[in-house]
Amino acid sequence: MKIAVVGTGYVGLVTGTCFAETGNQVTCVDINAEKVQQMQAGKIPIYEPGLDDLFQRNTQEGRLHFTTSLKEGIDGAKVIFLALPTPPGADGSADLKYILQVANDLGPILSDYTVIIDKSTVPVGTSDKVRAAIAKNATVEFDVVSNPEFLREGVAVEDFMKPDRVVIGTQSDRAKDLMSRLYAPLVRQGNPIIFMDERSAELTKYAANAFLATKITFMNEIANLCELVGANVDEVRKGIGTDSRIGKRFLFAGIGYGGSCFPKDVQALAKTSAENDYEFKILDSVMQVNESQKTKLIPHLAKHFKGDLAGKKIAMWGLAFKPYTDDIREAPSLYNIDALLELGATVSAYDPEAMEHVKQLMGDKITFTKTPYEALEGADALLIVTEWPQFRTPDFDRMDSLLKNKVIFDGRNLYELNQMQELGYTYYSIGRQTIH
Ligand SMILES: NC(=O)c1ccc[n+]([C@@H]2O[C@H](COP(=O)([O-])OP(=O)(O)OC[C@H]3O[C@@H](n4cnc5c(N)ncnc54)[C@H](O)[C@@H]3O)[C@@H](O)[C@H]2O)c1
Ligand SMILES: O=c1ccn([C@@H]2O[C@H](COP(=O)(O)OP(=O)(O)O[C@H]3O[C@H](CO)[C@@H](O)[C@H](O)[C@H]3O)[C@@H](O)[C@H]2O)c(=O)[nH]1
Repeated sequence: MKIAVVGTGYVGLVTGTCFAETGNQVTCVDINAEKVQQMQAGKIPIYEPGLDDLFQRNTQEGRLHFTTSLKEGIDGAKVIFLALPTPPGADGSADLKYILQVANDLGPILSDYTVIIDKSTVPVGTSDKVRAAIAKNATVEFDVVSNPEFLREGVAVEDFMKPDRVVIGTQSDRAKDLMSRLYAPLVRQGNPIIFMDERSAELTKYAANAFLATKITFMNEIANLCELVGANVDEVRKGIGTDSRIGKRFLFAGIGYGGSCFPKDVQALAKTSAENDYEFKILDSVMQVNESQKTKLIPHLAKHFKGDLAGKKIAMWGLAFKPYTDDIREAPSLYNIDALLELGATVSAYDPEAMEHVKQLMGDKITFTKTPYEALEGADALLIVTEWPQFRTPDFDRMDSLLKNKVIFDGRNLYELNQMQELGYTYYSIGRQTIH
């Protein structure tokens, strides 16, 4: 099938590449000329494990193409995916300007029946707006389908190629048939395609993200309580996660959720609720708790250094909002850096993938090192923000020789308490007792 994908961020690039891998002819369209040139030259603009191999194979075998021209990109396409940004507007609602602009542009250039698919995360009612924008100038029949994307950064290829489910919102049999054929190779494991109406599909995406953000936030609050009552959140997690009604995943307490999706989607769902005169109280709490959770370790740091962080050098391990990505959107690291600099500390940071992005954002406000150990040289303490696997089993002897003080503030609970006790560290973590 001939497919167009408009927007080549995480979602667009993964969608385009994976559908090329399943044998389709895909053209990706982006207004960013530099990015398109880079992709035409065989360079992938994002770090995503496993994607580069697929990208290279499919470009070299002639199934994956790139252009800045919408008209050229959609030529002959039976389906057009819109994988465009929906950033928060000034009032917290999702800004639809990118989607509606492309919908307006599509109307006059559609030349045959086409299915236009909202792959972006969009508020309830967007498919109607997209339909109306296209219909203003369209001369052919078309359908607009809501097909939200559930991939996680870092495991995006696996999530896309073997989805738990595919949600498709449409009431058109013609569109259903095309979508079923397109997704057939990806749902062979027996995972379902779930058809529903457009509005339910749009809301399903927000409900999934808000539920997961709530699950994490609930555990963060349990962790905060654990610290006060002398319990251990990791034990509590195992204790409840083994109940299949609760499930083991997304129960890890830490220094808050970040990324390009949870923060903006929880906010947008709260906004949708408010616009419909419904006060979604849980969401307000989730946002509030997450806000303070992100810098939860800073007061411990300040207290440890007797209220005076001025001139203290803090080593930071991890900048990306989570491992296996270079994405720093809404990353807790950024909030911690701001808080530390505000208190007069200096920061030397290491991250295997995300340093370049933080450098672009912060310039020389902090220093970046080539290895995690270099960041520790002469540091007064280590703050762990992202759980990259290489931080899990470090060379503690080497760390001892580099750190000025044996103090670790661990926002991701990487180490066992008894291990830290034996090694003689002062060790602060999340939802567990502090080791002195
Ligand atoms: N990042 C994720 O993990 C993820 C997962 C599921 C859903 N989503 C949702 O998918 C959507 C896209 O997210 P993303 O992270 O891929 O976005 P992104 O910001 O990384 O990329 C968007 C791309 O669209 C391009 N673009 C903007 N206007 C354009 C236009 N008029 N024509 C062509 N291209 C244009 C930009 O240049 C950019 O390359 C959002 O709604 C997001 O909430 C994201
Ligand atoms: O037990 C957990 C699990 C995650 N997180 C944090 O939650 C955030 C989000 O993590 P994750 O969901 O793995 O990453 P994303 O790539 O942002 O993926 C989410 O957002 C995407 C965009 O909407 C959706 O497609 C995915 O299904 C949804 O998981 C990160 O800051 C994690 O550190 C925790 O603190 N504890």
